[in-house]
Amino acid sequence: MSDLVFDGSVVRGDFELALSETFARGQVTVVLGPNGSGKTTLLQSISGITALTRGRISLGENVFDDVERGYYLPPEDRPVGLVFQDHRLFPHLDAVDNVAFGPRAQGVDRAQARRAAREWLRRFGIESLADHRPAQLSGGQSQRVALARALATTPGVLLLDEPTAALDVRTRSITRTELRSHLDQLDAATVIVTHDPLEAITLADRLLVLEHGRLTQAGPPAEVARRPRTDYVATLVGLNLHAGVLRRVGRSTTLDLSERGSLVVVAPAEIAAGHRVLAAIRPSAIAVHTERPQHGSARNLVEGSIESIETFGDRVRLAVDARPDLLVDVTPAAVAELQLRPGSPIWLSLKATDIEIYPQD
Ligand SMILES: Nc1ncnc2c1ncn2[C@@H]1O[C@H](COP(=O)(O)OP(=O)(O)OP(=O)(O)O)[C@@H](O)[C@H]1O
Repeated sequence: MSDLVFDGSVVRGDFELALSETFARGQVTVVLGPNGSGKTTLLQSISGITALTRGRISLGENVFDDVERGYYLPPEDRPVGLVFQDHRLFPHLDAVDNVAFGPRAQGVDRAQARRAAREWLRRFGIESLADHRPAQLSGGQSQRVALARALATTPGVLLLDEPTAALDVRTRSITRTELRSHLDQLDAATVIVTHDPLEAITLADRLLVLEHGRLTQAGPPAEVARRPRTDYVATLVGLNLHAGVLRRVGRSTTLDLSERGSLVVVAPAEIAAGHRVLAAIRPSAIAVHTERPQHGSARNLVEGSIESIETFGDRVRLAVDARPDLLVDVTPAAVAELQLRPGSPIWLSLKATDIEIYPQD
């Protein structure tokens, strides 16, 4: 088995997906992005449902698509396992025959294909459902059959489109954990697309963020979550993100946000003054005061007013109109005690050490 290399573009009307990426064998790459960012287009071009407009896709020596050379391998000849969001099992076949379908199409005889299919069902803990038809399966069961069917052809590439989106919330988290352990044992290059950040973080070895058909961020999930590069990622992971220029005056370092104010920060020594940097701030690191605090060690004090108040689980998130604008997490008790309302004037304090500074490019 080899790495999957995608280097090309797909044009659909006004939209263009352009990407140059290697999807490593044995690794799970999750592609995360908002609606219409090109995630499905990517899966379709790898599987062969959609042809590239320019460039090349290959799995080691096996070329899937090469526009310049006029070469295009049809979907059925690509060693690709595909699991659709809605599973798309063959309704008239039972679970065993659904799983045996791929090996049969590859020329394996019926008895042997069915034996192998039963073994896959056993691995997924659903051997007892072998003679059930799709209509008799729950969402989680049908997801396992779909995965077994995709893996039964021992593909070099496994593609999963929103693998847990069709499941109810409880089944979803169990299925994710299970899915992760199956994927761990796989030697294929796995590509999963989702717009669910939790799914991305649970399943990914590597995360790619697509926005408007372009890659905007890539890296291990923890790194992407800690150091978002775009507003989309920052919002997903619930962080404040500000871009500005680093200034060093004497012993003090500030982040100049031009008309959006400035913040006192602590920046790594290797980032020189004048560099464009990003600042990520956890909403829970910001303290709220109804009057200007007289004491305290926080180097940043910002005056503003509450724009909106929303409840998130056991926290309350305030959107504060200030220089700069900030999202702040407080407890419901603090909202009551400080009598916080939309429109209330407010002071925010923030330690320089609670601002994560990293280069913009
Ligand atoms: N068959 C098509 N013909 C023309 N344009 C298309 C076609 N399919 C998709 N598009 C356009 O391509 C762009 C990318 O769509 P795509 O489905 O790849 O995005 P996505 O990231 O998967 O979105 P979602 O999260 O909503 O599924 C969209 O602007 C869409 O309108």
